[in-house]
Amino acid sequence: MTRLLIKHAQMVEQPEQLIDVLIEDEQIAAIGSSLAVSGVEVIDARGALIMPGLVDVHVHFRDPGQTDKETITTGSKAAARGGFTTVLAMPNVQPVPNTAATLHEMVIHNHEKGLVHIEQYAAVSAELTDQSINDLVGLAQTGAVAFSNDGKGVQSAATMLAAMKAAVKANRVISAHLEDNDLMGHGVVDQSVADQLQVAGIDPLAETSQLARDLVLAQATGAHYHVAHLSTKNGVELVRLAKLHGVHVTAEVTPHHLLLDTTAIHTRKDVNLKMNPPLRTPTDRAAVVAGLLDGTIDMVATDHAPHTVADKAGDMVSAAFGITGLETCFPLLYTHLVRPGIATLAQVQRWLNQAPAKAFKLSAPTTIRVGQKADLALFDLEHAHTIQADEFASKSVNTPFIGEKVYGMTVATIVDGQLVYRAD
Ligand SMILES: NC(=O)N[C@@H](CC(=O)O)C(=O)O
Ligand SMILES: [Zn+2]
Ligand SMILES: [Zn+2]
Repeated sequence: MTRLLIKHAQMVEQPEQLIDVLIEDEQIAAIGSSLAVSGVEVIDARGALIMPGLVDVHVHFRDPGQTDKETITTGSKAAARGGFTTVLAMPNVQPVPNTAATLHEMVIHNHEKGLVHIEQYAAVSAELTDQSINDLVGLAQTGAVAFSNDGKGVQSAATMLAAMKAAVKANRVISAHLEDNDLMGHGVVDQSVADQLQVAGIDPLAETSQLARDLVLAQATGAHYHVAHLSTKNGVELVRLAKLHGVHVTAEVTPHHLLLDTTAIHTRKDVNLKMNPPLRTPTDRAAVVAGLLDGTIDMVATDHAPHTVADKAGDMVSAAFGITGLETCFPLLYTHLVRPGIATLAQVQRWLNQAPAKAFKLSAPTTIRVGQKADLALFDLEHAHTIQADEFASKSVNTPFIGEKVYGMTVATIVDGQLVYRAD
């Protein structure tokens, strides 16, 4: 039997009391104020916060196809280092999981190589761009956790309508990357700063026009529609209205859209501020923060999008879209939302654990109780840490947060009772 004893941790619900947690095999065997167990590996948490392992419904692990950017091994190490014990991997890989056979191989590979639980999205339509949809019921039976064409918006209303009907039959969430190609054009930053930077802009209508379309389709079909990386004020208002009307919609926002806006972009060369959707205006940023706080936006997802140094080289026009996020997510939210008193730890636990687990019907534990599967993460809330390029477990370091001083770094991460990450 593997046994692990965590000493002196604080729980979100009872911060004033330090507790011990004994893990036997895959489960929490005991919780107490001073458990004495001999002959076990002990982790002295020294007052660190203990939480059910975090859940991220939006990561890109690039495996198979672009393993110079990330692999299942390095991506899941990054997840573990960020305190994430369950992640949902997007299907913009090569080959795209369009068929049961391709998906099956990925599911097996994720399970064999993953240090954390990796659930796999299958593509809505072939190659993420086709106008006819895949066999979603068959893909669900093969293990697709949900469906998305992330990286590409579904351009045709007819395709999205058919996809939602099929997602209802498959009993799975459909997650949308909202981007109208014609309105997006060759844009690389939000429309509002395009002229100043002398580059093409992305109209926020590229997001909201497709969102409005999809919300009426979701209402008509009863599908569970999930909004990936919501970034605009009008988008938040559309989701709020749809929820009022009983549409089955959930939404995620990324840490970068919560914490950064167009005022951060100073030059065409700020390539780690280039992502999809782009950083929006301060008004939009305030709206996504408010939307998260009032429950319109259900959860935070990182959209961890690793790219090689070469792919991120050049300027705002030539660099690839996307930034990494797994290893900086919890510290950024803790430092910028919890410490200043904007949000509570209980809310962060809801956004990074309970809400995603519930929306995607995952088996990830959402409380810390005896008899429960031991997927846990410990965070140091006391000590400041400066984020450095050479400390990442991910293969890629394309993040604008290098050099930032944060609190809340992961102390240890446990998956199925096994220690998968421990800070040195
Ligand atoms: N977010 C990004 O800018 N890039 C993502 C794709 C996506 O999430 O749309 C990627 O796969 O690199
Ligand atoms: Zn996307
Ligand atoms: Zn994405």
